[in-house]
Amino acid sequence: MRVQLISAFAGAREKAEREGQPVLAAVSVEVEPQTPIAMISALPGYDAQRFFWQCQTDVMVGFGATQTLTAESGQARERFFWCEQQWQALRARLWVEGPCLPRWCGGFAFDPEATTSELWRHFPAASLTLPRLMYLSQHGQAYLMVTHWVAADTRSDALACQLLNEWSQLLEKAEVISSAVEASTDYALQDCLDASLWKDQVADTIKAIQQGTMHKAVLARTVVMTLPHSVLVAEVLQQLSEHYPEAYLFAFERDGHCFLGASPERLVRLQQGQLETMALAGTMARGKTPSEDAGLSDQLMNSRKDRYEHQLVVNSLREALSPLCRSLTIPETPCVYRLAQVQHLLTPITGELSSEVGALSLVSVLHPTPAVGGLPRDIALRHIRAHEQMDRGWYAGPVGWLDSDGNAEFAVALRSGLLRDDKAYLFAGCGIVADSQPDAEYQETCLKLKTMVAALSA
Ligand SMILES: C=C(O[C@H]1C=CC=C(C(=O)O)[C@@H]1O)C(=O)O
Repeated sequence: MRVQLISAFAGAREKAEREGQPVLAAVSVEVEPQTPIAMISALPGYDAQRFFWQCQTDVMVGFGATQTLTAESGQARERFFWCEQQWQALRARLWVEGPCLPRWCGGFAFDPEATTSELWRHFPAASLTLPRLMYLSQHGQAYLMVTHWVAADTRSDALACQLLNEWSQLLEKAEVISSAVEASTDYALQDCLDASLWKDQVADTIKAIQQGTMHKAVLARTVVMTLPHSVLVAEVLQQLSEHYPEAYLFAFERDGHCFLGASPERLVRLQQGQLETMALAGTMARGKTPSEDAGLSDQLMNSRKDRYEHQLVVNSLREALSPLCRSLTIPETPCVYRLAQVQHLLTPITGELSSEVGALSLVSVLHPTPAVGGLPRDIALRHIRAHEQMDRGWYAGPVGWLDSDGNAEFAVALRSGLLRDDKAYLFAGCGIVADSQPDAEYQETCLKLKTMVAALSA
């Protein structure tokens, strides 16, 4: 491994010499498979940034930040183009060796035009980071990816030793997290906005929809969970991974604040021009017995309100994607997607991108879908800004990764929370349409919040 790194850095140094400027070396090597959640338990606070991502195809655990594509604030669409420009500029300066491509990992705020609060100070409008060390597991193979700026005078052997040293320390300190046997009740939960006031907002939104201002708006709320001790990110991820094996598990830690969750919703997966996305909207509780569960699924499939709420998302995705795709496959009827706490209507969507549309441009076209914003988008966003009384930050924004070839995967950051010491700020929302009922919508957010409450209290 040491020899491979030294030789790769030597190659990068030659390029730096030729070009008269430092190059961004990204070197991957095959390693022994590790327990990813155990790795995140090692070196808390490493270089102020840690990152975790797990989905059905791959797992990534990142430490530190060699380079970040960022936008502090700005217009909703602009920040994606800013990041895309920075990404293009950095591509020209890359030196890639090994079987994997470097990945920028991070996320975007839900709405950079909304008022922001201190709560999200470490999570800007856009931030995609190239980790200094990253463990990547894909199709049963495990890799270490290291990235570093290399100049004409960089000593390849010293750099390789330093990075390998950091990797060994990580492995030494990784601790396998055991599952909790019993859930604790030793916590306090508090609505940030009184339940009756939130329901009033929902009622106002229903009225605005009935008056024809818009078709749908998603309203969210925040609860604060106070625990008897500081929360350990690895323990929460362990719980989420046991109960939501099919979800996107994500964690972004910045200066001790960690945004994490288990989202059921894919925003986009892009692999060599093949696109996969989904419409996910319409929610029902899970039953306590198989027959009650099946009854609730039928109820969901036959609910006019939920089918309409769902169809608005399908229509909007079709409209957004049709001009960009050579082919687009959208099933006529949704299916029911069951999660531990709730079940949703889901329509999987696949397509082939027709032109040179970059992954971030695609994200900018899709986000926010009416599953988290509303319809028409701009009117719904204005309504949310004026009525919601919370700072969504990265909640309901795109989170994921983008590689140097433009392949990418982004989820919508739902079923999530922001951890700060002994407090967890948890978020959930629901789609409001003309037939919605404030009490039922409140109950639906309670069910969605249970994802994180259960993981934190285990
Ligand atoms: C906005 C959320 O869920 C969205 C995704 C699935 C179902 C939803 C619904 O039925 O309202 C929401 O559109 C959330 O979990 O906070």
